[in-house]
Amino acid sequence: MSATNGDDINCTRMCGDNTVPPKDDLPFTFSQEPTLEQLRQTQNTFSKERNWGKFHQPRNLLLALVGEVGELAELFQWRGEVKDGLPGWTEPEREHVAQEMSDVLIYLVRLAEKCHIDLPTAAARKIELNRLKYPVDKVCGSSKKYTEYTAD
Ligand SMILES: Nc1ccn([C@H]2C[C@H](O)[C@@H](COP(=O)(O)OP(=O)(O)OP(=O)(O)O)O2)c(=O)n1
Repeated sequence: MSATNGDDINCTRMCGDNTVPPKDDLPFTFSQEPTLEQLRQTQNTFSKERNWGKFHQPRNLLLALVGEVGELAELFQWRGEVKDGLPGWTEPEREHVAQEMSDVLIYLVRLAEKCHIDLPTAAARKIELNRLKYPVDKVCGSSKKYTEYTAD
């Protein structure tokens, strides 16, 4: 877990983990819009206009998604550990990261649409499941996999 956002402060309060975020670090937030549903619609229109629906089958989309994850990984390759906020990265480098992350998200949203998975609802539900699987009082400050706690 990184030490620079509000979630860490919560964790510190709830379980006494002494990983304290730097005081001058402002929490980072996303814009409220576009929502995932808006992105789904926009990408759907983009695809219809080009008659690309025939290419956007689940397996093709999954391969495209993995390719874009590779392109994103390439930007971090050989740089060693990278700090929150990408300090020292140039604007063109940051823009490149933003574009590759966007490609990953766009293909994931399109894949979810094609699989009829309501992605925002599924993701929120998964975080709830993760909460149950990783109770704060048991795991705070530890990165162990849940299977390592079952014997406790
Ligand atoms: N059949 C396709 C091709 C592209 N795209 C859209 C989704 C991605 O956001 C982006 C991917 O475009 P490119 O394949 O040109 O890949 P990059 O934008 O990553 O370009 P490059 O590979 O030169 O970095 O375009 C799409 O929806 N369907």
